[in-house]
Amino acid sequence: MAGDTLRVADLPGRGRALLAARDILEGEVLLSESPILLYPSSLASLSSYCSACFRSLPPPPHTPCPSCRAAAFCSPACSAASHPRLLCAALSSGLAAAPEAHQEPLLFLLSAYSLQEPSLSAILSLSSAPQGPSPSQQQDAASLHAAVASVAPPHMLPAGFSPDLTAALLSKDRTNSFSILEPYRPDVPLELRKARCCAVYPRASLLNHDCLPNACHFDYADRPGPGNTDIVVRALHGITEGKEVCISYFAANWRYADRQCRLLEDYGFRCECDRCQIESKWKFDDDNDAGDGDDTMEEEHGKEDAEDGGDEGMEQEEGSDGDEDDFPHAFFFVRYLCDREDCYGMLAPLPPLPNGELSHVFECNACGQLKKEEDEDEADTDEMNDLI
Ligand SMILES: C[S@@+](CC[C@H](N)C(=O)[O-])C[C@H]1O[C@@H](n2cnc3c(N)ncnc32)[C@H](O)[C@@H]1O
Repeated sequence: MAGDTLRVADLPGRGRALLAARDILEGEVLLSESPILLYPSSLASLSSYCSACFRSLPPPPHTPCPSCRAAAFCSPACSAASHPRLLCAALSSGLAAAPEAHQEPLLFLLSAYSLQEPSLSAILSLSSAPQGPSPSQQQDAASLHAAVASVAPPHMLPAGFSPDLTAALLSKDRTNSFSILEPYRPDVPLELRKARCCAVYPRASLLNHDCLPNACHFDYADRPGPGNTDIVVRALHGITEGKEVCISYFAANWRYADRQCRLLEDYGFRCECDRCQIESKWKFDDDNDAGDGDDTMEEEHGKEDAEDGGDEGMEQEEGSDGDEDDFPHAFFFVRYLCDREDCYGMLAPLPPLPNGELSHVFECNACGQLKKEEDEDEADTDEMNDLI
């Protein structure tokens, strides 16, 4: 799978995982694939993004969907490609009147139930959170199933349509969907950036999480040409054959408690990565903890620990014993976290040249800035301390 770069393995306590099938160079493209499912993230996004390709719509007048007239397309080709048929039918028959809390999951369900085989089975083959749905999620699933039945014409519903199938689909959405964000704007901090659409990818959905990931994903939604909603996963640094390839499921600057909470609630696991093992011993300043996951970290160690990070710290992250007094991830943040205010994207090197020469230019997966490696080498201790 994934060309010659990745292979699937079952890892104890982690389910399926993608491992490096050979030594991988920093910046290498590990995975590039199209979604099996793409759906609008909100009803509001329908007026800003093409319902087929999800590029930003040009200024009006737009080409409305001739059936529902609620969705719009950016070109005759997208109009011909159209959008999910059950979603289209539901938009004509009262989806907008559904309770607000139901609208987003309904957009997912109506799009998923519009899929043909084998795409529907591919979604169902993805993992769900191991602990199963909570009682409130079960209740939500039952009322969402009734809502689908009320807004979708019965003759268009697939043969297997049932409360159990609806619950199963919802559980796949929670743990496997990627958000494709609205275009970057310097005045909108990352936590306020909304998704234009959500996507489920067959192989990228096998990537497990690590709070110090060795890969990150890009999308280029407004890029012209085909494949604008493809996901591209690139290595942050060299990865030796057999190592697991992991991404971070959210911005890497989240603090320990918020990461643990999100991973447990939404993904059903307690993260025991190297970084979490170290940070579980840190003390945090609770007065500044807004609890919304977007604070930068505060750590009880001082500047000295940050200075000790550097390359050595990175080596520790990759396998040596480590020491609870060390701050092995200082170097990671300086090198791989975008330094634009409020961005918090990941900086990955551009792919190596065909002759294997490594790039010294890093690209941010959130704001898109390109940054020369030399700039980062100038990062001084003050900059490190801003991060901790
Ligand atoms: C997007 S899927 C990743 C692929 C999944 N392991 C599988 O078997 O299909 C997310 C799920 O993988 C598992 N997972 C991801 N990262 C993990 C980690 N660091 N430790 C334990 N489980 C993890 C959790 O069950 C999570 O809900």
